[in-house]
This record gives sequence, C-alpha cells and structure tokens, in this order.
Amino acid sequence: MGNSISRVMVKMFGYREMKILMLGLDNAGKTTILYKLKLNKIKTSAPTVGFNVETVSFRNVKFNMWDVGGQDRLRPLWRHYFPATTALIFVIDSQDMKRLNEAKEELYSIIGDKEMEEVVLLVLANKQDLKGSMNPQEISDYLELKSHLDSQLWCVIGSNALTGQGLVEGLSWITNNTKTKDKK
Ligand SMILES: Nc1nc2c(ncn2[C@@H]2O[C@H](COP(=O)(O)OP(=O)(O)OP(=O)(O)O)[C@@H](O)[C@H]2O)c(=O)[nH]1
Ligand SMILES: [Mg+2]
Repeated sequence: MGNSISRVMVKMFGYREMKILMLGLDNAGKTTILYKLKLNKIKTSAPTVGFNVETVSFRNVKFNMWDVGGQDRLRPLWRHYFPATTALIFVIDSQDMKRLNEAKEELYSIIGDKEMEEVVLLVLANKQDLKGSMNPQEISDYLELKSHLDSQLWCVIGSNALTGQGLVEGLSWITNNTKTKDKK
C-alpha cells in the first residue's frame, strides 16, 4: 500500500525517497548537520554511540538520513549501514589537519567496499567558520578524488553546520545527481 502510494507520487509529482549515509571521524559535525537539517536548530549532543536516523524532506525528495558514530572503536560497525545507500555524505572537520590523513584512509576504505561502489559521494568540508580551516579546494586536492575516482560521481562542498551554510547546496547536488538511482 505505502509502496504503491509512493509510486503514484513519483509519477505525479516526481516525489522520490532515498537513503543517505553520513559518516566521518568523530567530532566532524555529523549529528549537528543532521539536526540543523531536520529541526533548523543546533542540538547539543554527546558523541554518538550507535546511530541517529531522521527523515528530511527537501524539494520532492524524502531523504532517510543515517548518522553513525565516528569514534575509532565504532568504525568497524559502519559497514553494517552500507546496504541500500544511494548517497554517502562524508563529513570532515576542515580545521583538524592532524587527522585529515586518517579521514582520507577511512573514506577510501568505505568507497572501496563493493556495497558502496555505486553511491554518489558528497564530501562536506565542515567547520568552514573556524579560523585556519582548509577550504573545499584544499580538502579536495588532499583527498585526490579526481585521480582516484573515475566512474563514481563526487563533489566537495564547504559547510558550516552551525549556520547551515552549504547544507542545502549539498542536498541539491545529491538530488541532481541521483535521478537514475531512485527507489521506485
Ligand atoms: N564551529 C563549528 N563547530 C561545529 C560545526 N559543526 C559541528 N560543530 C561542533 O563540533 C562538535 C562535534 O559535533 P558533532 O555533530 O557531535 O560531531 P559528530 O560528527 O556527530 O561526532 P561523533 O558522534 O562522535 O561521530 C560539536 O561541539 C559541534 O557544535 C561547524 O560547522 N562549525
Ligand atoms: Mg554524532
């Protein structure tokens, strides 16, 4: 029943639904992003142990957004969230240069997984408001996505989860680049 309604809505209104998986090192800003998008509020939260999932509607798309804790000891669990993902949002703390290489290794480990080979990849270079943070171009160069990803669609966008800057732009990019991968 629900399924057929959603099929009719896709036909009539171009309404779509997709799973977005948000990963990244601890303290990158994933949970802050999730609740800024969902509630337009800064929800103070402790580091995530486990996950948060929320539905965010944007234009004609219903995003089922999964935010999974990024602490070292939790990362082996990430792969359990891979199935049925349409888009991966990988969040980076742009000021945390010391851990940028660690973030890069984690990112390549995720996208190297068979289950994730067809996802579109949005990297959010978060915390752009912080002094000395690397800009999206610098993050992009550091990650070397241009030379490593030939078939996968990817994009790096700067964000500030506290103001919401870059978040809608990110969702728009995902919406515009996943037309053929919709759940029908
Ligand atoms: N200045 C600034 N602070 C941010 C931004 N985004 C998040 N923060 C802060 O960074 C800290 C960590 O944010 P969280 O959203 O809890 O990070 P997380 O990625 O969910 O971390 P884990 O749950 O441990 O994986 C919090 O104090 C946030 O307020 C940002 O864009 N700018
Ligand atoms: Mg969190």
